[in-house]
Amino acid sequence: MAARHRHRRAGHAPDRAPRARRLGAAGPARAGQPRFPLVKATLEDPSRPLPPNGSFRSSERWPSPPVDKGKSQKTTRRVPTVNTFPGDASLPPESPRVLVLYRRLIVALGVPRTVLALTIAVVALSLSLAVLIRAATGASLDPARLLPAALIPALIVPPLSWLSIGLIARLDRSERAQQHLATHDSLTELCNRREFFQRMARVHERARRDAQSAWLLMLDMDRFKQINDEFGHLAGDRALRQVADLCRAETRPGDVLGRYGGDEFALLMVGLDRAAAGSIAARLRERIVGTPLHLSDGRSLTLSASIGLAPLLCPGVTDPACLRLDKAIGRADDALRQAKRLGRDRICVAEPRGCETLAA
Ligand SMILES: Nc1nc2c(ncn2[C@@H]2O[C@H](COP(=O)(O)OP(=O)(O)OP(=O)(O)O)[C@@H](O)[C@H]2O)c(=O)[nH]1
Repeated sequence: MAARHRHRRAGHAPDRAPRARRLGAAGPARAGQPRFPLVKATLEDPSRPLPPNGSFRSSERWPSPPVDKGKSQKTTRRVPTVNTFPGDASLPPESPRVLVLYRRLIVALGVPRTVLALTIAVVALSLSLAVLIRAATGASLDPARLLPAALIPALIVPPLSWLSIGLIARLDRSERAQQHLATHDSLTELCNRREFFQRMARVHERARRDAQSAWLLMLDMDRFKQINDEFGHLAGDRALRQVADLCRAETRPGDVLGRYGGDEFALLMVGLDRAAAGSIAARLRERIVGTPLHLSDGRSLTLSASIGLAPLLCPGVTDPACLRLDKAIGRADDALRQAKRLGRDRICVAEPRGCETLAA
């Protein structure tokens, strides 16, 4: 089948990483890690956090080569452009040293953070009060002694409490950021595969308990390798982000959406019948085809995707194949392969007796 990508403007070099200024032939090759070029990336918005290793995220903000120093803004940092595949390890953001020490203290003491913070505040308050009382009883009416003693709690307690509460807040933020990195795909910001499975199991259990129906949608972009090969991996990354955003727009509260694999996405939809699941899939397919991908050099491409749909829980259906999560994934995947075999850019639905084409 002919490629679906249409050039609106021809004669441009592919939109790929080497267009940005390279700092060296290759980045430091650590054991077990692929060698990738170190690229100097100029971030348009320096206030945005630098993406963790394992992401091309900043790439869309690279200025067109040659790097225009006049136009580029402030922050220029070296970003190792490493693998973009979901499930690969991302480094957590670096914690400030004081936070690391605080964390070690908490772990060593083995007490909850709030208890530690309160203890610090109470100890500081008690010490200060003790000083105050001693001063007051020693020379009860001597303002020359009383005043400096009263200043001590005022100077010590608030900063210590502020420090300890501030550290707790920073620790919480840092933990949330690490949690996000561990559960989300850094390119598309969707749930990564592991998180998708965990959420899906929870939602499946709840839907089963509440006798709700559920449908599983698997989507795979068509001829995606060709986009990478012809237009570069940065264009491929953009395409993935665009399709992820379109999938996100079709997700209702309670649904679970994740990046299942390289160019594959999965959506678990709860509380809807076959007709509703089919119309969501049809709308998604149409929007993917109808939303051109604009490249930074002015060209645009038409994307398409194949979709497999499978029932997971249907009221009245007792077939175990329609109740078990792993079976439903297998059936949705079979329907997806069927859609590919039939020519791509279409939806196939897994029925108990095989697959049926819903829309193309
Ligand atoms: N740019 C980019 N490419 C990726 C990423 N993850 C996987 N890929 C590429 O995605 C391509 C997946 O291709 P396939 O799904 O096997 O095949 P396809 O070209 O889409 O063809 P069909 O699925 O048969 O239509 C491979 O070339 C991977 O290298 C990513 O995060 N970014």
